[in-house]
Amino acid sequence: MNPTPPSVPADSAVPPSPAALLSVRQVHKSFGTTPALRGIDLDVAPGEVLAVMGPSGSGKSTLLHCMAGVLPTDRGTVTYTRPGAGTAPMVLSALDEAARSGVRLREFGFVFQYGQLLPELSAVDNVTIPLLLAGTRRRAARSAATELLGRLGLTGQGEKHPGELSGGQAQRVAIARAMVGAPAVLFADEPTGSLDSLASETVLDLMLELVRETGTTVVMITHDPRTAAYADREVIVRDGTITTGQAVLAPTGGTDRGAAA
Ligand SMILES: Nc1ncnc2c1ncn2[C@@H]1O[C@H](COP(=O)(O)OP(=O)(O)OP(=O)(O)O)[C@@H](O)[C@H]1O
Repeated sequence: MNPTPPSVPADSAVPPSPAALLSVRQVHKSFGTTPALRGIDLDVAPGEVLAVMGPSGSGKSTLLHCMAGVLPTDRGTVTYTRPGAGTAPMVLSALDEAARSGVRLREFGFVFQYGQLLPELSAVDNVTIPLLLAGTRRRAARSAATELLGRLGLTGQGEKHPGELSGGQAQRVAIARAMVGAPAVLFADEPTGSLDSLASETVLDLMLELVRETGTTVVMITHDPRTAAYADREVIVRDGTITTGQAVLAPTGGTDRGAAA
C-alpha cells in the first residue's frame, strides 16, 4: 500500500486534523439525484467511541460507509492514520476500490444490526473466517476465536449455529468476528437495534469493555440515546450535515466541548 499524503480539499476551511485517526472533510455523496451527505466535517480521535445519531434517512449509514471506504465519496476527503508512531496519513477516499478493500480487511471491523453471520457455520467457525482469510492457520484461528467468544460471555457456545443462539448471543458472535483480527476501528451500524433493552445492555457492556481494553476506536450509529450514552462523544446528522455535537477536534487534539455547533 502506498499512503497518499493528505491534501486539503479546495472547499474545506479546516484541514484534516493530524490528531485524528479518521478525519472527514467536506464529504458529499449523492445517490442519483438524492443527496445523502452535503459537506460533512468530522474527526474521530484514536481510542475514542463516537456515537452518530440522527433521524432515519439523514445520512448516517452513508457517512459510516464513506468513512470506512465502503463507498467512494463524490467530493471531499476521508483521511485515515493508522495508529502507531510514524505512520503516514492516507487519503482513503482517494484510493480505488481494490485498495480501499485492502484497508478495510486489514484495519477495520464491522458489526451490523442483522444477518451478518453465516447460518451454516458454527459460531466459532464464523469468528475464524477473518483470521483464515488473513492466512492464520486453522488451529491457531480456532483457538483465538474460542478465547474471544469466552471473553464475550459465550464459553461453551462455540459449536452452536447462529439459528440456535439468542439475538444477543448472535450479536456477541458478530462482535467477536469483527474484533478477532484486532482492527484499529470498529464500525457498528445499530449493533443492538434488533435487541431488547436487557440484551442490548449486555452486548454493549461486553463490547465496550473489549474495545476499551484493546484501545479500538469505535464509530457507532444508533437511534437509542441509552446506547449513545456509552460513547465518549455524540454527533447528530440531519439532512446530510452534522448539526449538533463537536464534529472537529480542537487543534490540541483534545475535545473542546465549548466549540460544539
Ligand atoms: N443505495 C442507495 N441508493 C439510493 N439512495 C440511497 C441509497 N442509500 C441511501 N440512500 C438515500 O440516501 C439518504 C441517506 O440514507 P442513509 O441510509 O445514509 O440514512 P440513515 O440516516 O442511515 O437512515 P436509517 O436511520 O433509516 O438507516 C436517504 O435519502 C436514502 O434514501
